Amino acid sequence: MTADTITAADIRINARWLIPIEPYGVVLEHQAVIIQGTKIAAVIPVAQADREFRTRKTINLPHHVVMPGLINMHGHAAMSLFRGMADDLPLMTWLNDHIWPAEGRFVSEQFIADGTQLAMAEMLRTGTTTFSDMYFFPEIVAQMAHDTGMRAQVCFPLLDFPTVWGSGPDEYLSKGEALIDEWRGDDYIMPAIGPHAPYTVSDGPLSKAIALSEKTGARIQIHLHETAFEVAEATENEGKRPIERLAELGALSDRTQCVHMTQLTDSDIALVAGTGAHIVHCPESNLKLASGLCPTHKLMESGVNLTIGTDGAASNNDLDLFGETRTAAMVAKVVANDAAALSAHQALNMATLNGAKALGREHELGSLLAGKLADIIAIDLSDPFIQPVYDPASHLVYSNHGRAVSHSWINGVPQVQDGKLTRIDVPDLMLRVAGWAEKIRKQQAD
Ligand SMILES: CSC[C@H]1O[C@@H](n2cnc3c(O)ncnc32)[C@H](O)[C@@H]1O
Ligand SMILES: [Zn+2]
Repeated sequence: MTADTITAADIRINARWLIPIEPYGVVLEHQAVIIQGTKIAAVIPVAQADREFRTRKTINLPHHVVMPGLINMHGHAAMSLFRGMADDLPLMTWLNDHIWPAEGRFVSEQFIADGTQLAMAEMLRTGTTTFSDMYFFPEIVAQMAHDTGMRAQVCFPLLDFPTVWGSGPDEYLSKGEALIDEWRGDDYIMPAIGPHAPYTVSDGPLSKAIALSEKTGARIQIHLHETAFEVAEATENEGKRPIERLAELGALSDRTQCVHMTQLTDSDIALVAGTGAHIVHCPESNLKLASGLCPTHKLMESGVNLTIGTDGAASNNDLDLFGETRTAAMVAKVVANDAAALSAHQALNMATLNGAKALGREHELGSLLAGKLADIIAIDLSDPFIQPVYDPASHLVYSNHGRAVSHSWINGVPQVQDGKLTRIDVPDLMLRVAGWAEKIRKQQAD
């Protein structure tokens, strides 16, 4: 090998372990990830990297696992400002008596900016590089994520009734279409359509949402079959299950992401599988609101693409996607009555490549392959809580809880270095969060 065969690149990450996600189930040792610009140029053994690349910067991670950044497929970022405000309640009491009144009282453009930044800080610190959001003022969420350098699917809300963001479906849809136009083709921001749930969106607006998705290619994300009450009420009033209604309207396709799905018959599962719709499993929110649990083993057997999300911090109550993979793997075993259900590698796939598939970006995101975008995280396994190491994949899912994430890059840009955020001023953010907490506490007491 002569000097002129050496290639220049920007960053080299030397990893003790590497879980590329593709090929499935593989754990490699002593690998180098080479980043050039926004992309992964190579994933090769360290000795080969020594011979073939000269990089501007080398980061040695001798006790770390390196893997693709996590994709949190469902949440309401700014609800982080409501964390711990209304606990131990079932979904409809939580929403009707606590959350919706609080949203009416407090949600403003500044609330969204500060709450979204709080959520991004937590997600970045715990390994998420792409998140999906469904909340008010999506134009602010999109701008905040873009300015921070996080990837985000930003679903504009669609409901039958007025909210802080608009007077009703027509206004939501016209503002939403403008959002889709504004961000079309952006690398970071994926605008999408967020009909809230079958019980809050009637057929007319849903049909318009489907037409908008067909016209623009925007994804549709909807809370679906979250509780037994939702399904029973719809069946009694409409004579069909919500998923049947959505299928009849043409809402289910490979651009659709169904969130929760805790109440599923075998024919519901066959229906989803036949349309190519994706499922977002949010086990911690489902457990906390006592909604039920998604039958992940049956869905996987049917070939449905299963992704994972935290939901908002007001029902979880954190946005740690590693913690969510742990919960998903744990509860799957009980639901299936099978300790082999949802292995660590399957859980890691749900949190990475499967999310990329649901976003239609599996050719760019979700695994560490040369040519993909450089969304990469490192997890430090040297702490006592995660020692000794026999199988790093096991530790990431069963022992970790996100607190050991030490580094992350999005589009090749460092976002977390030695556990510290590079692009969010945390002390300043904490002052604004404290201001909101004081205001919310005071008005709640009045
Ligand atoms: C239309 S913006 C999103 C809307 O959804 C509410 N919300 C948060 N979590 C859930 C959930 O688990 N099921 C249903 N609705 C939920 C949130 O408070 C916003 O009002
Ligand atoms: Zn939700």
